[in-house]
Amino acid sequence: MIELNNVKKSYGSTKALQCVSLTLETGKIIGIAGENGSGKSTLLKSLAGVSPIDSGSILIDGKPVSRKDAERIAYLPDADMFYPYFTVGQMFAYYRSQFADFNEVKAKEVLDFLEVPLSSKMKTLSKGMRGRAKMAATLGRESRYYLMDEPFSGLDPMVRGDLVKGLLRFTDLERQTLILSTHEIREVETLLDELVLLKGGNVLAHRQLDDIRDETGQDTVEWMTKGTKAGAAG
Ligand SMILES: Nc1ncnc2c1ncn2[C@@H]1O[C@H](COP(=O)(O)OP(=O)(O)OP(=O)(O)O)[C@@H](O)[C@H]1O
Repeated sequence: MIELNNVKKSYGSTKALQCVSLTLETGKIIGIAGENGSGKSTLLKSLAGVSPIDSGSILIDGKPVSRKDAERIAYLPDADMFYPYFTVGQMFAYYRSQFADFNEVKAKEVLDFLEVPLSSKMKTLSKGMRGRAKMAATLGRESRYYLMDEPFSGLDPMVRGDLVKGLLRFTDLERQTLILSTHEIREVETLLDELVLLKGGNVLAHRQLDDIRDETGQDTVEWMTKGTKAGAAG
């Protein structure tokens, strides 16, 4: 379980997270949505322990998050963080050297499923193929938590569809939790159990997808759009 209590994080005078309190249960697929600049990436970086918070607390399975948590949380950043001249195989070797939980057999299985050759160089891959390779590396880790920042960004709907299938096939929700930020809510709403909607560094709403449909009679995108405009999603 992930628990955030009164989490604040600023960059200079910009308040990226104003006062965030959230409880995220394990075994769920959770979407983080919100307008540009609403704090999605900052929230994921804080959860992954790669960006320290200013105040408040983040507990993962009861333990405060720190930089060391890169070892227990599989974080897929928005930006490319690989040497461009690496092949996919070399990227996997790098993962193996960095993360004790990296299961290369599983990573290769995901790569095969997503139809990316192991010998291809990262810099020569298209954005979509690079996105698949990065996802294979992330899902290759046997972590309890996968945090993915905009894994579908800039990809065409066919590629998005393949990645969604990969996520479902290679995440074991008996023991793992998947948290992903996205602008492409329509493509992933069938995948999500819960949605956290951010605005201006605050949590505007945190709802089960089923409740949104049943209680409001709206689809998720409609609910989000109205909620963001009104400042409080109902
Ligand atoms: N390293 C940084 N230095 C200064 N300001 C930053 C930095 N990172 C983020 N910010 C600011 O913090 C706020 C939240 O940014 P963040 O990237 O978390 O939002 P986001 O919801 O992920 O946005 P997007 O959808 O555009 O990716 C924004 O105002 C952004 O400009």
